[in-house]
Amino acid sequence: MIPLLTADEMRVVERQAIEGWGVPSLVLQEHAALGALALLPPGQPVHVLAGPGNNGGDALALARLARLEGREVSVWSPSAQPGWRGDAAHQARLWKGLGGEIRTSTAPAEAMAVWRGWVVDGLLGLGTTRPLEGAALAWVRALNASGLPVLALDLPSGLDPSAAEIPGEAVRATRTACFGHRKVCHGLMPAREACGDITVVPIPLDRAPRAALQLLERPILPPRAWDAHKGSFGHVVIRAGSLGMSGAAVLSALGALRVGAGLVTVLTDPEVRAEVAAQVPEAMVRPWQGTLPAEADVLLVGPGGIDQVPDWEGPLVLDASALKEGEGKRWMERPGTAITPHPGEFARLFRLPRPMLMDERLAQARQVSTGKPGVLLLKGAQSVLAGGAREELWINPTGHPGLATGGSGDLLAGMVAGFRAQGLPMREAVAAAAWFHGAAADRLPGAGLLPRDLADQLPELLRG
Ligand SMILES: NC(=O)C1=CN([C@@H]2O[C@H](COP(=O)(O)OP(=O)(O)OC[C@H]3O[C@@H](n4cnc5c(N)ncnc54)[C@H](OP(=O)(O)O)[C@@H]3O)[C@@H](O)[C@H]2O)[C@@H](O)CC1
Ligand SMILES: Nc1ncnc2c1ncn2[C@@H]1O[C@H](COP(=O)(O)OP(=O)(O)O)[C@@H](O)[C@H]1O
Ligand SMILES: [K+]
Repeated sequence: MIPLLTADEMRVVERQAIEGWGVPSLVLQEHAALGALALLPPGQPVHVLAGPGNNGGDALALARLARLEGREVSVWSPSAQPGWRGDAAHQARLWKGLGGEIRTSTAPAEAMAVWRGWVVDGLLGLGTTRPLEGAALAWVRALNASGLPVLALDLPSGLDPSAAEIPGEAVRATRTACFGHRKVCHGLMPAREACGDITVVPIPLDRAPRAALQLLERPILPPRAWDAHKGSFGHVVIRAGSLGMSGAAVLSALGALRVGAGLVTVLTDPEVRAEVAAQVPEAMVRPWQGTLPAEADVLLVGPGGIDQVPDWEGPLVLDASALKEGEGKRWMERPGTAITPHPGEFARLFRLPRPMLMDERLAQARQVSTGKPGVLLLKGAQSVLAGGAREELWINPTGHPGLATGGSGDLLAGMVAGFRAQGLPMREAVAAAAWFHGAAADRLPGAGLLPRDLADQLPELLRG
C-alpha cells in the first residue's frame, strides 16, 4: 500500500523529523535538492524557477548544486521582490555567494524563447493554497507553451497537493521529484497526469506515515497448501442471469473460478439455465427455486437482472440490479457485505448526486462508509474502496478505459466472491479483485477488450 498524504499529513511528518529527531530543515532541503538534481540528464543547461516559499528554497539549493557540478544555470523569480524568509532566504544568500544572479521578467515567454536544456519548476509546492494567478500564472502558461522539458520539485506548480482535481492551470511536468512521500496529487487522476514520471526522493522522514488515502499495490495472496482440495477454496453461490442477460451469470461464474474458487454454483432463472450451463461447464448450474444450498460460503447476487436478495446470514456480494434505490445504508450496516456500484448505481443506492469528479467520489465514499462494517467499491477509473469498519480509503490504480465495456463488472463481482470464498477478509477480497481485474486489462491495452479475455489472463497473472 502506498500512502498518499495530504499537505496537513505531510506537515506532521516534517515536524516530527525537525522537532522530534532534530533534523535541521536545511538538511531536508539539501537531500531534496540533491535527489532532484540526480533526475536531470547530465551536462544540460538548467533554468530554475524559484517561487516565494520553501519550494523556491529547494530550487535555489538545486541551482547551487548544479552550478557546483559545472552546469550552466540561470535562476528566475516571477516576482521582482521575492521576499524570501527562513530557509529560502538562506538558500538565496548561498546562491548569491557563488556569484549567482536572480533574474525576473514581465515577458516570460520571451525569456524562455532562448532557453535550451531543462527547466526546474520550484514555483510552488506543499504550501499552495489557491489557484494560480498574476505573475506565477503567466510563468506557468509560458512554460507549458514552451515545449521545454520540465522537472517539477515536489509537485507541478498549480496543483493542490491534497486533491485530485487541478484547481486552475498547472505545470505539465516531464518528471516530478516528489520529496519523501507521495502526496494525493501524485496518485490520483487527473492531477497525477500533470506530474509526468514520478520519482520519490528519499529524505530523512518517517517511512510509515499515517495517511487517510492509500494506493493499492499488488495484493499478496495466501499460498495454496500442497494437500489442498476443492473444499479448501470455498463454495461460491451466484444468484444471477435472466432472459436476455444470461452472459452476466456466465462472466460472474468465470470470475470466481478464474481466481481459484473451489466450487461455483449458479442459480439462474430457469429459461436460461441450459445456455449458462453450456458456457461454463465447470460450474453447477441450477434453476432458482427460492432456496440456497446449505454448503454455500459466499453468496453473490445481482448480475444479469436479479434484484431480489435471498435471506442469508453469510458473506454477501451485491452488484448491478441487486443495488436498489435507497438501500445503500442498509447494506453498509450489514457485516460481511460488499457492494460494487458504478457511479450511477451508487447515486441511486444512496440517493446522492452522481459523483463525477474524483474528489467527489472520495468525499461521498467517505460519507457513506465512515464507521460502517459493509465494504464499498465505488467503481470507475481509479475505483475507490471504503468501509469494513476502517477509516482509510484505498484507491485502485490498475486498469484502463478498455474496461468500460458491458460485462466487465460482472466478472469483477465474481472475482470478489471467489477471493472471499478462499478466506480473504471482505475488504481484502474486494481489493484483490479490483487490482487483478485492472492488471488483467493492463496486459491487453486498448479498446475491444472482452471480459472473458480478462478472465483468461487471470491464472497466469495470479501466479505472479
Ligand atoms: N515537507 C517537507 O518535509 C519538506 C519540504 N520541502 C519543500 O518545501 C515546500 C513547501 O514549502 P512552503 O510551505 O514554504 O510552501 P511553497 O509551496 O513553497 O510556497 C508557499 C508560498 O506560496 C504562496 N502561495 C500559495 N499559493 C499560491 C498561489 N496560488 N500563487 C502564488 N503564491 C501562492 C504562499 O503565500 P500565502 O498563501 O501565504 O499568501 C506562500 O508564501 C515543499 O513543497 C518542498 O518543496 C523540502 O525543502 C524538504 C522537506
Ligand atoms: N476508465 C476506466 N479505467 C479503469 N477502469 C475502468 C474504467 N472504466 C470502467 N472501469 C472498470 O470497469 C468495470 C466496469 O464495471 P460496470 O460498470 O459494472 O460494468 P458492467 O455493468 O457492464 O459489467 C469496473 O471494474 C470499473 O472500475
Ligand atoms: K513545484
